[in-house]
Amino acid sequence: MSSEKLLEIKNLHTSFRIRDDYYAAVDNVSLSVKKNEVLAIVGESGSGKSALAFSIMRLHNRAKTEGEILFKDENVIDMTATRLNDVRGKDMAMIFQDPLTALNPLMTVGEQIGEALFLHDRKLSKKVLNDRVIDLLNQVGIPRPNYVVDQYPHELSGGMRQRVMIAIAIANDPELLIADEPTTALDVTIQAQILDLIRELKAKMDAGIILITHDLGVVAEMADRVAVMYAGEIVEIADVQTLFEQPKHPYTRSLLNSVPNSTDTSKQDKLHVIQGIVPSLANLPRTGCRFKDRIPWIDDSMHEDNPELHEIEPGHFVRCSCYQHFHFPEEEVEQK
Ligand SMILES: Nc1ncnc2c1ncn2[C@@H]1O[C@H](COP(=O)(O)OP(=O)(O)OP(=O)(O)O)[C@@H](O)[C@H]1O
Repeated sequence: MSSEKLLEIKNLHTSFRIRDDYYAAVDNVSLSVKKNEVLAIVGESGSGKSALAFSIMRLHNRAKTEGEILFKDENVIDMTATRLNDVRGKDMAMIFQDPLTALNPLMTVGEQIGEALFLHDRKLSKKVLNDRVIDLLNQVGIPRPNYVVDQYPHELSGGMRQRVMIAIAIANDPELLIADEPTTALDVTIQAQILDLIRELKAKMDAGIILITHDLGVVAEMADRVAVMYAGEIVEIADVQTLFEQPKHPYTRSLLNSVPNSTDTSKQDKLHVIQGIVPSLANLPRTGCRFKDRIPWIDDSMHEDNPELHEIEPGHFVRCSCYQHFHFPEEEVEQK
């Protein structure tokens, strides 16, 4: 039902200028996010996840963005700067990968959270503002908020800084929250705490969340649906259970295969990691299956010339027909 859709992206292209030409880092991406849903976007470094997130927030200054990014039926791409400033940080907000670069080193924690609140409600009195800041610090589990409020980012641990950034992101109860690798910079214990916090906030806020990560463990724990990106394109999209139990695209299968599975040791014996990396933007193949070069043992004729996303089950989309013929090299050996 379209009214349920908080965000609907249609045929989005985000291109960067390299030398004399534009190259699409996000290439014809369509997806949607509903209220109270976590959509995970996974893919290895360079696949276009951050470019997609930054496009939704319109944070790319010099990129060329084409297509539609409908946030509650309003196209973000067409918004004026004033409208964008209204929406950004209020209706949609982002948690960045690295809090140290996202936070202002010259402002205290309290000033930064206060600013996020004040920008969208200039009538707030100092007293109310202070109370709200303390309340937010409590919500994100920061101990001794009355003390931390006057500290600067460099005085806090990485986990605490990430909590401050989350406090800023949720300050105005956004309806859409984009978390770009929110735990990458943190150690494992703190990672788990931050994920618990995001989960708690999701339940409380009724927001839609886009969670960008390359960590499939995080996906399994947090996501309702998953979009797998490779070289700027979505190659597979499905609900989380389907994606883990019936992955189809060779890239998805390769990603899943690269994670040791402690409950299924039979799979571990066959662990195969597909070699190579996502090609750089200017060197991406622009026709045919972009994953073709990384699975050379699959015959060229198995790929489509212009790979489309096929809906193979309701809500489960896979790009290129090569998935029907794909096997890992080890499996071939076994069949012989
Ligand atoms: N401002 C830019 N100018 C030129 N190329 C860019 C720019 N930003 C990103 N790219 C290129 O676009 C492609 C996608 O990058 P992006 O950062 O979106 O990938 P990612 O999947 O988020 O990777 P990571 O997990 O490392 O953040 C890469 O080839 C990258 O080099």
